[in-house]
Amino acid sequence: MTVSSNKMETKNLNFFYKSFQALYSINLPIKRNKVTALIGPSGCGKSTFLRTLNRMNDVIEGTHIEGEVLFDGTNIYGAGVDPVELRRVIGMVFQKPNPFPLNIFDNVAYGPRIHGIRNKDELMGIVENSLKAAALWDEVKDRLNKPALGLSGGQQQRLVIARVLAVDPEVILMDEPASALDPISTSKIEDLIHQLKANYTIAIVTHNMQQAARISDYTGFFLNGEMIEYDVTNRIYTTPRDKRTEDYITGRFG
Ligand SMILES: Nc1ncnc2c1ncn2[C@@H]1O[C@H](COP(=O)(O)OP(=O)(O)OP(=O)(O)O)[C@@H](O)[C@H]1O
Repeated sequence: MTVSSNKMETKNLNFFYKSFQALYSINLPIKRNKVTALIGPSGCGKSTFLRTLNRMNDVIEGTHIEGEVLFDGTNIYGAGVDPVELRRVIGMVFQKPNPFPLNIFDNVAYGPRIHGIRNKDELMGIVENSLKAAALWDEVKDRLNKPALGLSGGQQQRLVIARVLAVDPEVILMDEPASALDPISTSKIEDLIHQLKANYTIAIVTHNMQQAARISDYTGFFLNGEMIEYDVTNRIYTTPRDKRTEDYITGRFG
């Protein structure tokens, strides 16, 4: 059996907040072990789209979708899919770092404990590996019992990424993960994203086009709820096919 290069894929995806349609017939692949960037002006539907990929919009009253979101070929909106388990496999990182008001260790151990892991050594192994994978271990290994909220913003964001990694996801969705951070922390997150794609599939919303160009393999350009163009990132930035993409990436609007 050949494994599809699409880890995820949306098919004719429409999305509604009550009667307001926020997404129009989106067909977008999320390639396995690649970084896919979603770009476009404010309000074009990037975050809404990202949240459809792990059913995060389900919790907003009055929303509904049409079409399909495939994960390894299975529709995540189909009968029998458990949204809680789905959000473990397809984890999410938000714009503002949101560690729990717990110590560093307990933040990372939180998910594994919920999934029933109680053995101290096993938890320690998971915490260490997750913090290493999130490029934070060296900075925090001597203060795992200190409050997570005492970390810098950039460290908090890497801690949140470690928390996501601790439950062994396959896809990581990131909604402007570096936009609240200083340039040095931003560059650490970008380096981290680059490392993570060896083991995970990543989709990222960003306002920062230089960032999208630096870190992504594929880019989808959104405008007014439609996906105007999708291609390998280099092509989007050098020879876009649609005039609207060109106008956006050359800074004519947005
Ligand atoms: N909870 C909500 N209820 C109703 N409408 C919403 C809700 N969230 C978003 N919208 C609307 O859906 C559209 C798309 O919003 P979305 O946040 O997905 O865009 P975006 O491209 O991520 O914008 P930004 O870059 O500013 O975050 C906008 O018109 C927005 O006002």
